[in-house]
Amino acid sequence: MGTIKQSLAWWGFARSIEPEKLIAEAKRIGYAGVEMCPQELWPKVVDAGLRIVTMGGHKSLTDGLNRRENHDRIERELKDNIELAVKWDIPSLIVFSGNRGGISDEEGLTNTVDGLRRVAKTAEEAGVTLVLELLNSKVDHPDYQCDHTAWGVEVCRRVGSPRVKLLYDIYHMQIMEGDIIRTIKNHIEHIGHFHTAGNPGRHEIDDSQELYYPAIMRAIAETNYDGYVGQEFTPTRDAVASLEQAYRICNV
Ligand SMILES: O=C(O)C(=O)CO
Repeated sequence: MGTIKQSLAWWGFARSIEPEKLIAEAKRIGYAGVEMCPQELWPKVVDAGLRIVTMGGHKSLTDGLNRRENHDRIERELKDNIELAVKWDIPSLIVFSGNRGGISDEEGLTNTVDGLRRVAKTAEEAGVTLVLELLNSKVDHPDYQCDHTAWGVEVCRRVGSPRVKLLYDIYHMQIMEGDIIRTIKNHIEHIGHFHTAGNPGRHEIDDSQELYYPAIMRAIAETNYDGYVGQEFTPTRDAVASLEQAYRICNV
């Protein structure tokens, strides 16, 4: 067993594997948990000895924390989901900036910080981390505001809570920035979760794509990061074989 705890994002694999088989295979391969899986399956996940590693913290990816008019709603949703997370031992809730929609990066930053400050204390008391997801706005999520590490890091700095961090998605940040290992090392204190995928294409993380995951995983391990790395890609081949291969590649 390597030093990095691995999970898998449900949506990428559940389209080609039955839920019970996916849970059983994840456990057999060595995954520690699953992410964003439908709530009705949580008992089966936990019974199999896997952890539910992340869930969505609020609605929605495009209409998120960067708009003040969303803050009452998001605060309610986050507080409800923090309770659920405590009950089910879920370490992280994913949160989103939302799309720019004409909001400047400075205004979006101030709004996102203020929105997160409303729930940071509740998250701290619960021991649940809110992870603000970095996504690419170039290919998959046009106009999404939290599309650069520096912007996300500034949100975390200004909120100033150990329970507000970034979800550094390696695939998305390769598209926007590259320079993955240096960025991770420089900002690891603000990173609470990782996602993977091959680029281009968002498929397997093997040598069919441009990122060299063993080196990235070693760099993460060297920081003494103790969170999870979640495989979040859509397989082009047999899904179980791809999950097994991805686990091996990241098992440094
Ligand atoms: O594109 C992603 O990574 C997302 O999490 C959106 O669902």
